[in-house]
Amino acid sequence: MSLLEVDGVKVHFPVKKGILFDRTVGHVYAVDGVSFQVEAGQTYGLVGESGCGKTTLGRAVLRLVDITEGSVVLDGTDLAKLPEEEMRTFRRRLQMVFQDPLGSLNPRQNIESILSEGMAAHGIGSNQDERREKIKTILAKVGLPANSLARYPHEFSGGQRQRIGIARALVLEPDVIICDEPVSALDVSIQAQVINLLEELQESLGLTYVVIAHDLAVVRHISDVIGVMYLGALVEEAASDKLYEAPRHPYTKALMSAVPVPDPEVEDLRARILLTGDLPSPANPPAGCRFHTRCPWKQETRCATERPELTDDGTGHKVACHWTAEIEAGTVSRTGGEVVGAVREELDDRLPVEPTL
Ligand SMILES: Nc1ncnc2c1ncn2[C@@H]1O[C@H](COP(=O)(O)OP(=O)(O)OP(=O)(O)O)[C@@H](O)[C@H]1O
Repeated sequence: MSLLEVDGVKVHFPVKKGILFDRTVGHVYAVDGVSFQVEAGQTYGLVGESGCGKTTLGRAVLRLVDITEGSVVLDGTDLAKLPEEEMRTFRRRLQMVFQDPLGSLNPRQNIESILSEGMAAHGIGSNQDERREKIKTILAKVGLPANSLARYPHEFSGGQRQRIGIARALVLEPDVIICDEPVSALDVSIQAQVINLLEELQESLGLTYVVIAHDLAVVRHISDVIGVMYLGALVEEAASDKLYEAPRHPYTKALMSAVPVPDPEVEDLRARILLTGDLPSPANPPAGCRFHTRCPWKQETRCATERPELTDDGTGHKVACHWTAEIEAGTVSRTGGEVVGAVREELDDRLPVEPTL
């Protein structure tokens, strides 16, 4: 049994209309049947474009949004079914680190007050002196000076504020931390420091992470397994290195090719070739394969009507696509339609993966 098991989770938000907002006229299918497992001490990376449902899925794991269907099992207990009273204990074991450290820290509270609030609520430390001592230890672990206690969030840099956000999670002694875009608000030079810190803390404290990001490059190093999400569902899942070196789903290949290279011309071409069209609305997702409206491999009838399952190739590499296996086996060939030969050659030279469009 894995420490965290997410099984068939759906989060559908009702769309309300009418003067009293009492009429449900549809649903936003933000998360629509997601399953994954995270082993104790490991990191699961969740990647996808903005709006694909990553944050909602993270919030569903913490039960901060209602789960429409499915289960979230932490250490053998199904959180989706737990009465609110009992959920309190589990809330401490599951913590979240947010994207925007400033927005998630109360500007009027000093660091001691911010960090001790949750501790007091969960009965950690019998008095403030005890809590202060523990906070000092944690501050040292996240690389902040002890004199930070009496200071306020605005007195710190972005990277330091993210360290405070991490410390706020750590003082509660969690088992699992969900890091939602933990570095995307930070300068590139600071991003690596925060990722390294998360890795060090994982090693020394035995933490388990779910790291949510729109950028595959950010989660590549820290993750053991990566799941790629598109419009509320996983389209591919594999060990981090495998996914990065040999992505199988056309959407993952497109995400990979969006990893920046210092040539604006190539980047522009990639964007146009590999991901055409906008992300459809999760309130009105396409029938069949949700990616078919933007997919260079699509075949109208099957892809537009039949939803592909996330299928294991026998090595733990899972992909949800009707054609990947056939294309890889050479029994089906697909051309990219808009892919111009010359551009492909250029991309082949520069991409870390060969686009087999
Ligand atoms: N409370 C809500 N009510 C209705 N729709 C919602 C609610 N929360 C999120 N959504 C919608 O669900 C979809 C998924 O949103 P979500 O924030 O989970 O995506 P995301 O991948 O995390 O994107 P981002 O990186 O921009 O946060 C979006 O279309 C969003 O507008």
